Amino acid sequence: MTFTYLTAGESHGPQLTGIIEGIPAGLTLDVDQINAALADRQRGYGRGNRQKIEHDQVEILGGVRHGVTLGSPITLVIHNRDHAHWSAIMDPTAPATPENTTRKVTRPRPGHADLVGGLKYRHNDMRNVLERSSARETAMRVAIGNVCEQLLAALDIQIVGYVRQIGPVPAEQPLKSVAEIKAVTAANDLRITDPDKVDTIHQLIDDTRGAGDTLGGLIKVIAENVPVGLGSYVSWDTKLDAKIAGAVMGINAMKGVAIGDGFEAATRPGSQVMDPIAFDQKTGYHRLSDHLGGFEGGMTNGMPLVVNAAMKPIPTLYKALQTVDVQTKEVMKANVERSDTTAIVPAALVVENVVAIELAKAILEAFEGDNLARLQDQVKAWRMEMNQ
Ligand SMILES: Cc1cc2nc3c(=O)[nH]c(=O)nc-3n(C[C@H](O)[C@H](O)[C@H](O)COP(=O)(O)O)c2cc1C
Ligand SMILES: C=C(O[C@@H]1CC(C(=O)O)=C[C@@H](OP(=O)(O)O)[C@H]1O)C(=O)O
Repeated sequence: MTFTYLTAGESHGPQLTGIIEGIPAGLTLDVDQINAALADRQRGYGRGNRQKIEHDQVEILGGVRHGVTLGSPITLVIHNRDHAHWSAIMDPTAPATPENTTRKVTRPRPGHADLVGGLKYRHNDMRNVLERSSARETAMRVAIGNVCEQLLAALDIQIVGYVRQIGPVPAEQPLKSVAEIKAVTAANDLRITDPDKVDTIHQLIDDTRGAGDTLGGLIKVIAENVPVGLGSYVSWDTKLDAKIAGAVMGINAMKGVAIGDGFEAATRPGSQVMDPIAFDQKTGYHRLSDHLGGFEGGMTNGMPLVVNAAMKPIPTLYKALQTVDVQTKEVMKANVERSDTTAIVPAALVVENVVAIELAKAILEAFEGDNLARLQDQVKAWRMEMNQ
């Protein structure tokens, strides 16, 4: 069974819906863990007031019985509490009237999907674009990603995402293990590994908000104990690093993805970039460093996967930039919707979850995945073979 997933739903519509196909039967799903991830996505300094309205909770409506997956498609729902304030404007079936189209958007925000989305789909009200282009949808990707993280955990694979830099301020301490990073980043509201930078960054975010401006930043995801040999070198579209890069770029506001030392590796000689190979009777092959972020030839090499992402600043500016009104073609200030000053903190979790989805997918492509116990046996046997 091929692993696939789909999400649907508008930001201020009634709900987000997700369907996942291909999760093995026999996985005990911890709903509290999904909800904890959803709560985690809502936290973070610099977010707007929408997060005070939402208390994201997942409802599982298919594919799971008595807490255990059935092997059939899994249906997930997250209700938008804010819909209560938008029920007429976002009514899926009531015909449009002057009363329920009052929040029409005609002044596209530079950097958001408004203008091109409106032109492409012939929407003269760009609310029809922003409702779906909104990163509200990433709540469902986190729910789906958490199901995948629970599958990965059943295969002893751990993953974490954190913030390396916010705007111009780096905030990274070199911590090695996923467990260590989780402990340090959970203890601050910026998901950073250098807690000494918290006050400086809070100030930066406050000042930026005060100036009507926004911030982006850098994110890193690390996955540990990933089996050797996921993905393949044989064709361009079988390379797992490429699939991960594509999935990360598919997250709202991402402008760059790099594996391991990434762009920086291009500046050093090969001797400082390639990871020397060693062998140990007990644990098999390993590398003496991890500059290449766990990938060679598009395949995992058993070292921790390291995926970096660059997020642009939030496009909606309270001090709005110039735009053109699509009705009058007059130069105006762009539309201002309620907005985050920075969303780098939730975005780190979104990137983590999207990488988890791609890893789960790669495993389910490599092994027969109808049943979890059988999958676990195959992965165990595979790991032994790769270590010989
Ligand atoms: C978690 C998260 C929250 C976001 N919040 C906002 C926001 O409040 N306002 C905004 O204009 N953009 C926000 N964005 C970014 C936009 O969704 C994104 O820039 C837009 O969809 C255009 O897509 P692109 O930046 O990938 O080109 C957010 C992105 C993420 C990942
Ligand atoms: C709703 C979420 O993020 C939203 C993403 C977003 C955008 O344009 O991407 C714009 C804002 O929407 P609103 O105007 O409703 O506040 C954010 O709050 C969320 O992350 O749950």
